[in-house]
Amino acid sequence: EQSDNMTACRLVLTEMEKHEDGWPFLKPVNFKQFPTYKKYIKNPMDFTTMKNKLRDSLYKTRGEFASDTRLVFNNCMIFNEDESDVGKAGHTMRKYFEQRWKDLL
Ligand SMILES: Cc1ncccc1N[C@H]1CCCS(=O)(=O)C1
Repeated sequence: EQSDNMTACRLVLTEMEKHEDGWPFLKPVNFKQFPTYKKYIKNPMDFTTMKNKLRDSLYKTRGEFASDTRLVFNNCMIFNEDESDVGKAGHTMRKYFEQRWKDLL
C-alpha cells in the first residue's frame, strides 16, 4: 500500500540522519566551502532535500527514494577519496542503507 512504502522511506531516512556517520550528508554540500563541487557533481543530493521531497510527496515509489539515496553516496565516492573521513562515512552509510533497505522490503 502506498503509505506503507513511504513509511519505510521515512524510517530509513530518520535512521540515516541519526547515524554517527551521517554527518556529511545532512545538508546540501556548501558550494562556497567546496567551489569545485558543482563542476564535478551534476545532481547534488542530501538528507534534508530528501526529507523535503518526502514531505512534498515527490517520491511516487520506494525506488525513486532509493535512487536519491544512492545518488548521495555515488556523489560522495566521485568527489571524496575512499580513505578520507567523508569518503569513509559514505561507504559506511551506503552499506548501512542497503542492508536496512533489504530488511524493510
Ligand atoms: C558529502 C560531501 N561531499 C563532498 C564534500 C563535502 C561533503 N560533506 C560536507 C558537509 C558539511 C560538513 S563538511 O564540510 O565537513 C562535509
